[in-house]
Amino acid sequence: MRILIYGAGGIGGYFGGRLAQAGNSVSIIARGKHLEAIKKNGLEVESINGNFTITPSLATDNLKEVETPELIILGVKSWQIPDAATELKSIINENMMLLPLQNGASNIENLMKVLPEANILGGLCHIVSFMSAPGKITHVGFEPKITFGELDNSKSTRVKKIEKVFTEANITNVIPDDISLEVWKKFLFITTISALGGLTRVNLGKMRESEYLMDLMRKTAEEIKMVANAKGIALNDEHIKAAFEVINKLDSKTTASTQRDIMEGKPSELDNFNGYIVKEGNRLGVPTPVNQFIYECLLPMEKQARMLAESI
Ligand SMILES: NC(=O)C1=CN([C@@H]2O[C@H](COP(=O)(O)OP(=O)(O)OC[C@H]3O[C@@H](n4cnc5c(N)ncnc54)[C@H](OP(=O)(O)O)[C@@H]3O)[C@@H](O)[C@H]2O)C=CC1
Ligand SMILES: CC(C)(CO)C(=O)C(=O)O
Repeated sequence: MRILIYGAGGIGGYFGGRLAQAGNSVSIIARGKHLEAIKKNGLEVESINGNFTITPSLATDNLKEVETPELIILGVKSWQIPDAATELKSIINENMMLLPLQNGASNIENLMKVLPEANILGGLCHIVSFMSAPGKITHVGFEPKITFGELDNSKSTRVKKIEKVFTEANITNVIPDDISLEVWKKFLFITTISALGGLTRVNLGKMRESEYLMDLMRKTAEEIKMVANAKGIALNDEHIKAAFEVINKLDSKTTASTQRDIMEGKPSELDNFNGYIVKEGNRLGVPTPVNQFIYECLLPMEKQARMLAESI
């Protein structure tokens, strides 16, 4: 399959690497030193499942150079989606499939503001990976898995085609009965731990030691469930319980990627996580005081990080 990886960091780089390794024609949109390194030495993937290096069909920062892809996998951060979508508008055609793998519950609606709904699939992924050096992606945790599907949950020919491509690339993948619910389940889990982790600046093990912080997390999750329900998403107490089973089991050294961005003073996904819950709560008349407290405490730092990033 002709695949474009738009944003080849932790997730885009890993899954793009696996898809290229399996013989797909993979083009990569990257930039800066990362792009230079990929052009020079290929994309190196260091993984607990085995290391490998691939040479992409093309690595570029210029979308116009890319041969029309059949599948575009979005590997950018959720707050980078509007810009990516605006750029992709110039190449989209009716046969292209666009698969967002970001954390966040607003990615699909943000894509739909710019691109035709017919091109867009729903998706998410499980993996712990990051760019460890220009041209190099390191995968340190979780069996990498992509969950994806049509927005109407139909088992269409095109999703079956992607399923075959992922399976042949040894990527564990699932087409669920309800993709929106799966996106919200992951969102519930990640939003419950990420920003509070950024605020407390300690790993999950340290947060778990505090009954007060565990209670805050439960309240965060409860508010997310209420907002989801007001939007017609059937998140329920069993999903919260399942999220906390994961939270309780994860290695004590765990920090979420958004938490690390906050702690490193980088622009983060705060707006798309707790910020989105606050915004949607206000719109739908659902109180979200705990998410708002966490969001408002981190917002000044987020604004500072964005100003700094823009000035570089
Ligand atoms: N990393 C992980 O373990 C997991 C992450 N996720 C989610 O996946 C999403 C992506 O995260 P992650 O992979 O960690 O993020 P990264 O920052 O590692 O990767 C994003 C990449 O996209 C690049 N990019 C963004 N815009 C452009 C552009 N216009 N042109 C070229 N390159 C661009 C970035 O470059 P630059 O650095 O120059 O901006 C960066 O290399 C997030 O929503 C995250 O929450 C989900 C599961 C696990
Ligand atoms: C917690 C984790 C690694 C799970 O996939 C994640 O999604 C993130 O750090 O953003």
